[in-house]
Amino acid sequence: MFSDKMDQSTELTSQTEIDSAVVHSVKIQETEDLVFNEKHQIFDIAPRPHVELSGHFLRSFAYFTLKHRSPMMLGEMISFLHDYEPKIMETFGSYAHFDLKRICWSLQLLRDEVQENQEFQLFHGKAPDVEDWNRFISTLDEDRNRWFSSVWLHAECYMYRRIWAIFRRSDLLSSYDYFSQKKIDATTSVVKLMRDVIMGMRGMLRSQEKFQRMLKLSLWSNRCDLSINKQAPDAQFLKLMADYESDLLVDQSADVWRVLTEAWDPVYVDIVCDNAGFELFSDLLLAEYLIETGLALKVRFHVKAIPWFISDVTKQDFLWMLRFLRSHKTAEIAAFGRRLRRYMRDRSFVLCDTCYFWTSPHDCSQMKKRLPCLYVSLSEAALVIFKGDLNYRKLLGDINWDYTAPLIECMRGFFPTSVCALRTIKSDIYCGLPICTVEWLSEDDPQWMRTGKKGVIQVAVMHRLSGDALV
Ligand SMILES: O=P(O)(O)OC[C@H]1O[C@](O)(CO)[C@@H](O)[C@@H]1O
Repeated sequence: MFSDKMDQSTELTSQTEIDSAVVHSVKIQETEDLVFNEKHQIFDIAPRPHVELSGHFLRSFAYFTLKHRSPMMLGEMISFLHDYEPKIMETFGSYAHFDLKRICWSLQLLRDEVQENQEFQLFHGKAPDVEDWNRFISTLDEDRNRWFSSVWLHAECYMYRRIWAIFRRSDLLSSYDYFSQKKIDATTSVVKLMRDVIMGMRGMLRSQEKFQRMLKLSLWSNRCDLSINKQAPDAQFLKLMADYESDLLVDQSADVWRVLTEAWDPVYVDIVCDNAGFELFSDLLLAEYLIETGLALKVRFHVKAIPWFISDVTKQDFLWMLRFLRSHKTAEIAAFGRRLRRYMRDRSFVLCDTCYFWTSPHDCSQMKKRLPCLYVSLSEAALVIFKGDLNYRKLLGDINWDYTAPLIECMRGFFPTSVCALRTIKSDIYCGLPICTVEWLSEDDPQWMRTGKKGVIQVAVMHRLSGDALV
């Protein structure tokens, strides 16, 4: 009895001790954060109107990303490489062990750089984009060349470019796509859903309603990426699409239909791809529909030149997906894959040449100056579809626009042709929304813009006077 009481009181004491230790360490962390914020001029405010997003603003997703998400992603990468080492050594030989050791160490240093808000460093080596990146970094003002003080888009792109640089320095793993296994797993886990979607969408005739349905499939597939929403799409995705309608904040899909049906021949549609896996699958399905119904003569796909934001499609992923589909044991998937091969062979589908603009720090308003040939090439299309959140930020230049400002205005001169954005919202940057939308959504859930639940289909229409490309 006596010892029971003693046990209880010891337990209580130790629990109280634990509690106070926790409170103490939280306080230390808070103090450290305050000192850090003061030193690096991080203000406890939301992003100011009309300025670029950045880690300067404590009440922003940019700050949250740089403070928590980016270091966590780098940490997860290190653990993944540790766990996956035996498999990597199987493929690249046992010496890969030493490369991996150095890589993990460099990733750890990169993580420290972010957490300490160090200055951006120049790149070395002979990669085709080194000069452009270095010119960009060297011309940044002193108050814009660190992780938390730079434009958020620059800092995030810089991080993925640095990761690539770390691997490129390796002897054995210089061409290894460190995200590929995640992308493959994400694809193979949705095979059943892919079959259901093929069956549900197959043979859809040319009509405005069916086209809008296809466009929405492509939109909602953007909910799944591997950096924010790691969950696989719902098995009932097709059925649930009717419910998703209430999450669609802007629906200009009827205008997109008009752009295509009123376009001059030959009609090209360009898709600036976002994520591999279910999203790429849905984009291929949309592209097939465009070709089969004669809405387009050609669909051209733009992909990333290097592993990017974990799940973005690279050339390797695109070709892997085509092989995966056509060699699948499920008859419907294999048949879809064979149709895609036919489109690739007769050039109805074109995988565009590797282009480093999409993985550069530049936003789209600078394309005409930086890469005029890409701008001219886009202008040959009747429509270019930008998929996803990151591409949307690239269109808007990461500027905190009034959320009702028209898309065309926010693109600041980038207007090679009609531009359509299919974006599920995963960050605090918007345009073209109906009045009161943001206030009304934030009242219910202040974090709504980080979830990818809400979506927009927006289009800036170019009225061409003739079939000639206007540049
Ligand atoms: O795949 P998407 O739609 O571009 O979105 C993912 C990305 O969105 C962002 O959260 C915000 O743009 C990135 O940080 C993130 O990795």
